[in-house]
Amino acid sequence: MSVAMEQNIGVFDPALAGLLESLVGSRDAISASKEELDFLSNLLQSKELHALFKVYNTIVDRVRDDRRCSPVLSSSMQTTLDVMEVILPRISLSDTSRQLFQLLQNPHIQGLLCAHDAVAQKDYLPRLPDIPQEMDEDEETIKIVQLVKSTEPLDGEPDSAEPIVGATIKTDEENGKIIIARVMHGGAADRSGLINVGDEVCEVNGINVEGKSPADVLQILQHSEGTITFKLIPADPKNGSRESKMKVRAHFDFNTDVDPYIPCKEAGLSFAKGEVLHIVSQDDPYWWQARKEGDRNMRAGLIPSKALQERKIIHERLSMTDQKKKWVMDTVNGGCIGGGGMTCLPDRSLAKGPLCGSLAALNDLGEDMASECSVRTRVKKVIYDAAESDDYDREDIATYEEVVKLYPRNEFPRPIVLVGPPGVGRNELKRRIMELNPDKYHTPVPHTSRSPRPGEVNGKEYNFVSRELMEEQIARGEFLEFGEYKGNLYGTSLESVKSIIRSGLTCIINPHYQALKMLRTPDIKPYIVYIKPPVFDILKSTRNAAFAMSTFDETNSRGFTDDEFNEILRSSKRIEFLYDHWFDEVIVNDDFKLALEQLLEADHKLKTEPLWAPAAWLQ
Ligand SMILES: Nc1ncnc2c1ncn2[C@@H]1O[C@H](COP(=O)(O)OP(=O)(O)OP(=O)(O)O)[C@@H](O)[C@H]1O
Repeated sequence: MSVAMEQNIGVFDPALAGLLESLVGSRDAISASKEELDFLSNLLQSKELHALFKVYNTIVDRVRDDRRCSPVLSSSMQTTLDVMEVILPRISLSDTSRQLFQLLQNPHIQGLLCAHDAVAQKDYLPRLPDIPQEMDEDEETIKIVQLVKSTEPLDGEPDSAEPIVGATIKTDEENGKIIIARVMHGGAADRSGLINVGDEVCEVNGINVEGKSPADVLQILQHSEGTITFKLIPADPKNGSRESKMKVRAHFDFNTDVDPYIPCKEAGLSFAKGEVLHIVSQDDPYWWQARKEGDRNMRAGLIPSKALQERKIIHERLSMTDQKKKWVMDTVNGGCIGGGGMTCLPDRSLAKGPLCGSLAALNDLGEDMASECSVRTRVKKVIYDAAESDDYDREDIATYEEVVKLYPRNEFPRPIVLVGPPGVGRNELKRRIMELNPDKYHTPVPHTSRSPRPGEVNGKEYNFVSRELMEEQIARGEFLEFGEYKGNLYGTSLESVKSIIRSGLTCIINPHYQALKMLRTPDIKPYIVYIKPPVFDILKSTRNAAFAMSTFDETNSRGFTDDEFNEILRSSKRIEFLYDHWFDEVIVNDDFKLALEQLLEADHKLKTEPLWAPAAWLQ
């Protein structure tokens, strides 16, 4: 041992010291240059290397002591989310719950918990490539899998083994062998972890299946009792798939009993429009596997993939009878036949374009009712020249939309957007909810290019701007809705909505439904409430009983006519056809008091519960 090292006993690592000693002892026997040996000798004596070794040895010692280092929990983030879900309904009742919720919601705390989980799950270890398997080309591995036969009745498709073992089989087109076509997530085969897509079936219960058809194999399965033993040649393990975490909201109904294309009815999963589905596998381009969100049944079912559903819709549209085609076109175009081109929307709708929100504001502010109505009529051309092409908004055929749970953020409340057919009562609902809670709900102040009248204050009645500026802003797409009246522009800007959101107040607006596309963005995250009219008789009786004033009438001085009630209903069908996949809530406005209560409840839910929203909003 060198003199320096002897003086530093306790600092130097004994193993390194031993190495140095043997280097000194065998210097002459090593075929290396003097410089190299000196370098190594200096390195082995350096304090830094010894200090590093000390750190390393300390870590190794601690890691060895399992009791001290093993984590109590490796899913603390998930537990936190679960806790948040449990306490969420109580945060308005208890201050302690609210404080805890806010603490757990803090991004730094959540970041810390995620880091903890990553360490606990040893997620930081390098991912090493698989060790290459050196296999004899001629030697095939066989696996023998035993499953308990399900007691479910068997009336599946001839090529299906699904009701028995949670898998389907098919004949390999290339070599004619029987292979596993699909393994249903959560079924017996999947739970065993031993049967994979592509495995070749050699024997079932000792019977060689070579040359047999899927129907023959199914017969063997049908006649077997208790356990079923498969002899399988494993597929290439690289083909294995991992469970996806994607959740989607369905924009169409699917009924496995009547679907003509599903390969195995028993394996299908029926669902209704609006339901949230957890997609567990997208391996098959046509048939995904999914579970219903919140469904405790672990077994997944087949649903049409996005691509397949799109094809089905296109096919249905192409093969639609003339009668049906006419219905859809009538619905899309508002029932006005023969108008064609730019004027295919019905007159009433034309009279109520995207300006209606600002017109409502005019109304609220006591502007002369007659001139408000004439604004509506006059602005129709401007509005639809610009916006009509947006009306048929289903260029992307609505199939599924990826969704995530959005937690309420009190500092940025989501705005409430009331949509519905003109005349249904959106303005009245907005007015009443703001009257009840003036400190909570706000609606944007509209912009105008006209000069202020005596007594009008900029930013109160209107935001007064120059025509040039407003035209520029309109051209840049900064206005949600706009129109022209008596040579002046009026409109509601997107920024006015955003500034209410930033202020922590709840923004409530009732724009024309064509504004939805502009509003449904990650910046705004609107909560869309559809105000639906009741059936004709109830619509008529409730409005007449309340002496409701027709919004179709220029002077707003008479009740609704039967034609106008029918127009409200026709218009509602059109909006539902085009946009119902975007509605977060539907309120039927029959009894006004009840409709208002439902709106208040919806807002309470919005403020206190995590709700499904487009995943794109969080990306
Ligand atoms: N549930 C109801 N029962 C009776 N009357 C109602 C009901 N809802 C609304 N009304 C009345 O119907 C009339 C039209 O309502 P409102 O002006 O709110 O319609 P709107 O949807 O805002 O239409 P527009 O966009 O044309 O202004 C008003 O007189 C309103 O008081």
